[in-house]
Amino acid sequence: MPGTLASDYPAWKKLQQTYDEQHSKLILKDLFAQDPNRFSKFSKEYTSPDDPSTTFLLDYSKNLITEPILKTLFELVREAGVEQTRDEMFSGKHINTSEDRAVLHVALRNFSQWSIQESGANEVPNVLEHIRTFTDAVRSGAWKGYTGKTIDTIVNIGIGGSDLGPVMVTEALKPYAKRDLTAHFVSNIDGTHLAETLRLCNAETTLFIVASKTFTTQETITNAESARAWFLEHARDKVHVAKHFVALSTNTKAVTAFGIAEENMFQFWDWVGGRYSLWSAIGLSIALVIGYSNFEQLLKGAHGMDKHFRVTPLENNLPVLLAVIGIWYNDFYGSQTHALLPYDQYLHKFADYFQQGDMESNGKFVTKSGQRVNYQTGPIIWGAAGTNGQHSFYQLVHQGTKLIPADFLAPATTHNPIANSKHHRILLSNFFAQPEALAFGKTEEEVRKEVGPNATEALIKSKVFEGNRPSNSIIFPLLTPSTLGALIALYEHKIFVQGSVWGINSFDQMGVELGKVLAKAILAQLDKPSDVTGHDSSTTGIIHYYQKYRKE
Ligand SMILES: O=P(O)(O)OC[C@H]1O[C@@H](O)[C@H](O)[C@@H](O)[C@@H]1O
Repeated sequence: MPGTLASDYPAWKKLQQTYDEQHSKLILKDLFAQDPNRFSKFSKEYTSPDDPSTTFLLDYSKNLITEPILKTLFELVREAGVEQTRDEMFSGKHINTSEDRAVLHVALRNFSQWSIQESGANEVPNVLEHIRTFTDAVRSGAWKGYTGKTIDTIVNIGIGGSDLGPVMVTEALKPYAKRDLTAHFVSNIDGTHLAETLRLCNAETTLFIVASKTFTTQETITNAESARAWFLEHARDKVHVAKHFVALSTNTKAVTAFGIAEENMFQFWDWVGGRYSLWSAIGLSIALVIGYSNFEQLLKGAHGMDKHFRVTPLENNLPVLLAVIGIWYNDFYGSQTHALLPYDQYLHKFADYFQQGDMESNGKFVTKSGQRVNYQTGPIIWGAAGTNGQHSFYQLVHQGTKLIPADFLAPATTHNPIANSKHHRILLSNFFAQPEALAFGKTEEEVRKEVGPNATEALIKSKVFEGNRPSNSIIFPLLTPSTLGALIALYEHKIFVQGSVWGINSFDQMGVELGKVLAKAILAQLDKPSDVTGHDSSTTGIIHYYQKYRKE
């Protein structure tokens, strides 16, 4: 309940006691040996309520859990009032209390016409229609550049939520892409990012999409201004900007002041959080790349998961399951991180995307009512596409001293069945093998048999895998727009449930502000050493070093 620390709930105390008494006995090898039905008990198939082809299996049996532990975790969710907060989110209540805003990314994909009482929620279809007509015009070639040529390159200029979602999804759904339309994404203020991108662009055939919810973000506005200056060096006349620059924003005033016509602005609303915005106008680059109907499929896939999350009892509710299992490791086992490991090259940006999604949402030490928590909140999210990770950091995951819960994700079928799907079978054999190796390891006895009598004790010890390292496996038939939508929404709602249990506001991001303010002050002091005032000796020292060596 709001105003309560999670550690005060009776279920939390019960979980702590359970952990203290049982964790040394929670051995996956034994748990599987004791219960031949463990897989069927602890796995669930999701099928979209709207579309039977959007389906996946979540296997959570390789976790350090038992039925009574799960039951207590669900009690915790109930005691924390998560179901009530969930319903409040869907109804449009201002659950982002620090900013007094609703949290309505679900309204961006509301194909069920749920009634949502919030200004702007009924305007979503108009914006989708705007996206549809514009993407159709660009993709068909009807939209012309200033010399009458069709657009063959788009450059999305945005950062954070105005970049990561479009990047991740356009990479993930490349098989659906219009291959003669090249998409670039410029985010970093480092001029290198823009300069290297512009080298690949022809001003006559490039469309710039300036994506910024606030339209005040320093990186995006600076990059957009430099892109416009580059464009005008070629086009010469400002009137041509209208054909080559569009904006995705909530800030009409700033967009028009930048010189982008209002009809080339795609609107969204303050109740769309940046890291939940790929479903909004921020998804324009996605729609341009994969086409509007595929973009709609993505939204529909997410909406199916919204329906599931909204009505399914906690015990069968997949976002809730992922959330409570995560809480068990994060708060009782003391795990600091959570790895996302997609065995699908197309998902190579998935972990990057949810780094912002999860860490900006749940990286908070103060509850909604202002108390300092006395437990861990959001985990560090990281990961890479398999099998690359196996040849770098998996060593630590298998034999290091840390417990690293991980989610493995893979498609049963590949979009690229080259060499008669030989590649895919090898990929999937690794996807199956890694969770098995993590869970069951290799005993000293097994190693001894393998190495023979002459091996040293040290060598034998170095080859032991303790096992008992937990993971979830998610497998789906094929990475389609709709399946991707469902998977993203699955993780969005997982983050929501965890944040609600911890009592924090998952929808503001106060923690990114201080650095921005300090950088602004420092920017004004960079010219002369005598201007550098008001800092500690370390900050002053490194700025002075920069001033000694800078050339420009
Ligand atoms: O879309 P905007 O307003 O330019 O913001 C971009 C990003 O700006 C960052 O400062 C925020 O932490 C992110 O949440 C946000 O996505």
